[in-house]
Amino acid sequence: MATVTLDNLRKEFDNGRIVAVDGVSLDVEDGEFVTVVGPSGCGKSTTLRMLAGLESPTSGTIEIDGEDVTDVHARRRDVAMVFQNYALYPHKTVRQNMAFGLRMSTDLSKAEREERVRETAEMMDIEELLNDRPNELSGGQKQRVALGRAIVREPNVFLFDEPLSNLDAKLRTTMRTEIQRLQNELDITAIYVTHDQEEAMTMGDRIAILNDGVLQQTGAPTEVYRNPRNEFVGGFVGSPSMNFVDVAVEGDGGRVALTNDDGFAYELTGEAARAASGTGVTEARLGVLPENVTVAEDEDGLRATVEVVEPVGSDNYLHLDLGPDFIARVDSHVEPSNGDTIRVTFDQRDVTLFDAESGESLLWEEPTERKKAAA
Ligand SMILES: Nc1ncnc2c1ncn2[C@@H]1O[C@H](COP(=O)(O)OP(=O)(O)OP(=O)(O)O)[C@@H](O)[C@H]1O
Repeated sequence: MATVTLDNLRKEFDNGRIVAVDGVSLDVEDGEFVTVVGPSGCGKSTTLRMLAGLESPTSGTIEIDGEDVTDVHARRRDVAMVFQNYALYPHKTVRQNMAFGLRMSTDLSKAEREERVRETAEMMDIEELLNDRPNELSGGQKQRVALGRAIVREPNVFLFDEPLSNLDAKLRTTMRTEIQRLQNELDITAIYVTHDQEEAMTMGDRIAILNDGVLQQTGAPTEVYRNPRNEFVGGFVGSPSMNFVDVAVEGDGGRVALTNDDGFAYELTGEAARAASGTGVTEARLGVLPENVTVAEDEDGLRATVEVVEPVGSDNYLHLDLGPDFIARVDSHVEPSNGDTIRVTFDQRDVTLFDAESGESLLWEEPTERKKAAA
């Protein structure tokens, strides 16, 4: 196990014309599983490659277990990386693929290496494949071997670069659980890069969201989902993600009206009104999570037309005309017809307001546990 600290990491390419990673700072605790997620090109792989020692930072530092490894050779970093394309040696057998890394990075005797390979193969359930070559294996088997090859070295830190993207949906789900089980069992610090927010949310103890090379927010998956720091995060995490409605903000400390020209009207009172009016903002984007929008029994609430009812098992997604892709996630027994006019409500405690210009949350507060931990 080891801690990992990235401090103000920056990576430029093409003489500074491309800034792939822009001032990323991240602390990963001993044994923690952190997922790094963001859209294509946001700098995930470059960050991970710098951590592995495959790319050197333009500026900033990387520490593993308190030791500055920014300029330490990849082989001396005690990290193991698992890649999307498996990166197995095609002419070596599974046994040789697994033993090779051991030979390069440890001083073990041949007998010790063989013993370790055997133990790891057993743990990964790939003993039967030890004499096969990569082209004789299925995608799932190749990924198990790639994992086994990383584990056999008993690294302090595991780095995963989209390791499951080439597998079909079912196998991906199985392998997610398998990776989590192994990480738990071996108690290894893990940093896992993916563009798939669902994978990031389900696998990570903590999730770090990158956009344009800049770290947007880190936190426990539910914390980030419920309390996004900015509009990008709100729109990126969750399936379906947060709903947004453009609104004008008007009022004083007592009552604040959020309205728009499409007939949307919502009123904040008390603490929420004070907080919203205190920002002085007149144009904002209201954010509310799909599961916090409920169908009202009476004539109170917002009038909305049901565009489509989308059944998803135990829930129905009601696509409403309140904003672009506005979804209410309701129990499957709530089943209006397409085209029906209904009333919906949501609690003002579940409302987030984002600055229309910057996209930053106007009401965001540091979660209490973290505040306590930092104190
Ligand atoms: N060797 C390189 N030379 C020039 N530009 C690069 C190089 N490597 C990465 N980039 C650029 O840096 C940016 C970040 O790339 P990176 O591969 O880290 O993103 P990513 O989030 O991993 O994307 P993806 O999910 O598509 O792999 C991109 O604009 C990419 O084109």
